Amino acid sequence: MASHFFSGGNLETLLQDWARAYGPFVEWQVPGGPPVLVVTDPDAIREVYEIQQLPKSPRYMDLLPLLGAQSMVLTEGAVWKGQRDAFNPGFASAFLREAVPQFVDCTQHLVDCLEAAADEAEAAAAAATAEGRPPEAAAGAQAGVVMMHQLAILLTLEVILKVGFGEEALFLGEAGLTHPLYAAFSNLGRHVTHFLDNPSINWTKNLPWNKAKTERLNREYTALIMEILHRRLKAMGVDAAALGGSNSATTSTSGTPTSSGSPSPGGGCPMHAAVEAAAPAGCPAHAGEGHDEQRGGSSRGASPSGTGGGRTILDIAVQYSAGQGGGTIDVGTLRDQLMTFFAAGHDTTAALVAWTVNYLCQNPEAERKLAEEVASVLGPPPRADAGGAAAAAVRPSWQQLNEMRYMTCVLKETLRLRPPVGLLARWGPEGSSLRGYDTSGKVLVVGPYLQHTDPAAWGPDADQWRPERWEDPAGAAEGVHPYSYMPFSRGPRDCIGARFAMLEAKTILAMVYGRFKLEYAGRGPEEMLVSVTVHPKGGVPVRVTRR
Ligand code: HEM
Repeated sequence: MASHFFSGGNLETLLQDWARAYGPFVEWQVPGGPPVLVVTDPDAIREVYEIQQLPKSPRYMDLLPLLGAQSMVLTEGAVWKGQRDAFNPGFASAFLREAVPQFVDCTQHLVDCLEAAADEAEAAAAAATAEGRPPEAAAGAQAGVVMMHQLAILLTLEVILKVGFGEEALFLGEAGLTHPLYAAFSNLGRHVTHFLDNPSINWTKNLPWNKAKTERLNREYTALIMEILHRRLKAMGVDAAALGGSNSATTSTSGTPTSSGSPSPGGGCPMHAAVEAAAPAGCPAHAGEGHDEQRGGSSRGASPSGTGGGRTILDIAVQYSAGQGGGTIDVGTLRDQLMTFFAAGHDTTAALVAWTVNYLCQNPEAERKLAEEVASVLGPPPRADAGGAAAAAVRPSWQQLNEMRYMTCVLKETLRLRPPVGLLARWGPEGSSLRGYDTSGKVLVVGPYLQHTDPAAWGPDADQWRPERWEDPAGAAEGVHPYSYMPFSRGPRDCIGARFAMLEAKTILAMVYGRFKLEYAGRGPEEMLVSVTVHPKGGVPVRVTRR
């Protein structure tokens, strides 16, 4: 097993090898931890998710400091159901349609960064020509190169803050990485994932100095989240005290969330949970440049109505609660969902965008097809006028994004081969069993990555990125078992943000590929870096030019 990791493998590929070698049920005794059952039979997975509805693995509790004790990722039973009911309307199409202008406003910040990079690339090429060198000589340098994954992380954070909570924060561009909220979140995330990613030292998280650090970082981060929450509630004219519950600027960093039927914390499952935290440090815009000076970020609350802000997911949940006679969600519950959406709502989508850009760089024909589709729906790329005035902004609408069918195929295919959440884990309560296997006290591991790369489901080209498989009505993709394709999981505890994520990714791709060409500028190929989510290890450096 160790040799697998030393030769560049990761847990996802190790389990993939085992499933192919040993079949759909693989038992594994992890040293020092509970036994693990890796399940790849789609019907058995359906049973786990829809019929038995097993609770989440105790290992998810490692994320508690980052998500909050009342996070809907962690709660179970009736408490979870109440939370999900309150927040579902904020993730439904009816609201997302209304939120498209906010997705577009944020994505314009990314477009501005890419414009600056394209200027830089053009200036370098012009200088090379003036010096009698071929323009391609500039290509060897870092001019016009941006780290796509990092930019996507910053953008998706902006989007969830704005659409989720009405907060306008500029993480991209000049404000960047020193924004207090970004810094507090990253510090806590790095600390928490350090233990999560290293099963052999996981137990050290409970040493007094590590616990004290977790509590301090949690306090700093939660205080900022509470400020956002109070700002928004005030803008809505809602009295926080009247909502009841914990009004505290801290959330418990240990213990069990309120639940019914939740497993007790503990155990040592080496699996990954559903959300990612820390973003790697680095310049938000330019690869290879040292922009490490301190820059203060800016942040302000948006108005609760009107084009400056519009309704938010938070508003809708509070209104839902009021409609139920009030009292279904208190301040502590709201605070922990804010923390949850902030964490779960960005890194997954950022990984999707970054992997998609990576695949498009490697597949020029698909990139051409995508750019043509964008141009056919939005019109040709806008140009700066002769006087040098900037090109007009392009603002895709809900309707136009829906028309981009090939783009949907591209995203689905990326989610197939690089599902941002590669492995999920459930817990078998005492007395439970599955297809003749005793599952009591075991962690059941289910892997979107394992399901999506199985040649038995996807055919001999299962390992190839081929968006066309989703286009062809007779193609393999349409006939597959639902549990052979589950990037957002399935069943009642599937991803609440699936539509949000797809809409966000489509907005980004439409605005980027409608205007720019991106050419891979790294050493490649991008390897999978498995933390809580599956990242492109090299960060997808791309050189930006205009179409
Ligand atoms: C490409 C982007 C995304 C992917 C691939 C993804 C994937 C997933 C998966 C696989 C789960 C199930 C986890 C498990 O059962 O262990 C999940 C749950 C969840 N996701 Fe996402 N997610 C994405 C984006 C988002 C966004 C944008 C949000 C919120 C803004 C979000 C919020 C959540 C929440 C709250 C849960 C827990 C739901 C529950 O237990 O009821 N996700 N996600």
